[in-house]
Amino acid sequence: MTDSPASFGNLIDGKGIARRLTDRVKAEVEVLRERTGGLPGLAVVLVGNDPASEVYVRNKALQTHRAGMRSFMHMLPESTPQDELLDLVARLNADPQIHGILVQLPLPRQIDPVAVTNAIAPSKDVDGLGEVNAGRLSLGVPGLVPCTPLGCLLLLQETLSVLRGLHAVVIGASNLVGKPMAQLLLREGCTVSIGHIDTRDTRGLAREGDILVVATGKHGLVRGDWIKPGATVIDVGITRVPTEGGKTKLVGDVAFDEARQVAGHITPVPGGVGPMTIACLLHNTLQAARAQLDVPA
Ligand SMILES: Nc1nc(=O)c2c([nH]1)NC[C@@H]1CN(c3ccc(C(=O)N[C@@H](CCC(=O)O)C(=O)O)cc3)C=[N+]21
Repeated sequence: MTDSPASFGNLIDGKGIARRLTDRVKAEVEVLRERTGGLPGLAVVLVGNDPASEVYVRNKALQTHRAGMRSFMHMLPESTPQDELLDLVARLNADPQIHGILVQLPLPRQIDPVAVTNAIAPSKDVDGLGEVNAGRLSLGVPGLVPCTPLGCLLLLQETLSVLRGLHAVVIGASNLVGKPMAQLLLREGCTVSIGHIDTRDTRGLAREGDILVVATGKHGLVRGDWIKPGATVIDVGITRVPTEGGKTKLVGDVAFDEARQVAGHITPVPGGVGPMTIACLLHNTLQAARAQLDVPA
């Protein structure tokens, strides 16, 4: 197997691939502005003050500006009632300056995330988590695709020349990552297996994957001997853990030092899937703006 220019050693350079995607989006935003006079606008809503979420939300605003789009931030207190959040979503749905709406998850316990994601107009659902876009993905018709799995697919396409026919194993069956990831890989012609909390032999299943996507939120779950030699490993997990020096660092769901000895290609954490998630959010916002401004791609 040869290294693509997108990798160094066997590391997949998510940061670099994300930067190139963001640059392409920026160029296309400029074309859209020349043709229509309009700029894509993204609204990000954060309820409560989880410090990690605040970092992501700030990163998203920064990258949105880098791509030449408008960014609208809404920070609501932890105690916000569901009705108030639904009112805000309704105003954002009706606002012609806003083409994409993202409500950061998880939400405080008094708010039903399903009610909120389904309240977002499907044309503005840049997270792709509402029933309409999830249904479109499962039927294989065009729609807005969740950012993290879309980013993972782009990393796989940069790394492997052919996905068709490969056995892809997805560990984790969440609505946010695992299920849409499996749909995308199926659409690409992979044979797809999904491991989840009740799977009997997750290690044995993982070892069958030519492609292994891990999205469980359990840091260090996947050890070196869970990986088929030469497999392409995409680590979606991102957990902040304390170091011996009394600081903290980010780690994935894959025991990286072991896994990189066995894998053909592997994403690092940080610098792998995370930056791609944000780049895909910008990509989705551009798609949504084009559709709403009636400009074909
Ligand atoms: N509705 C919704 N949609 C989401 O897409 C969503 C969400 N809620 N809730 C939280 C998770 C988490 N998430 C990340 C995005 C970027 C990085 C990212 O850029 N990570 C950098 C490092 C960032 C750092 O240093 O803290 C990296 O991996 O290199 C991480 C995590 C999106 N999420």
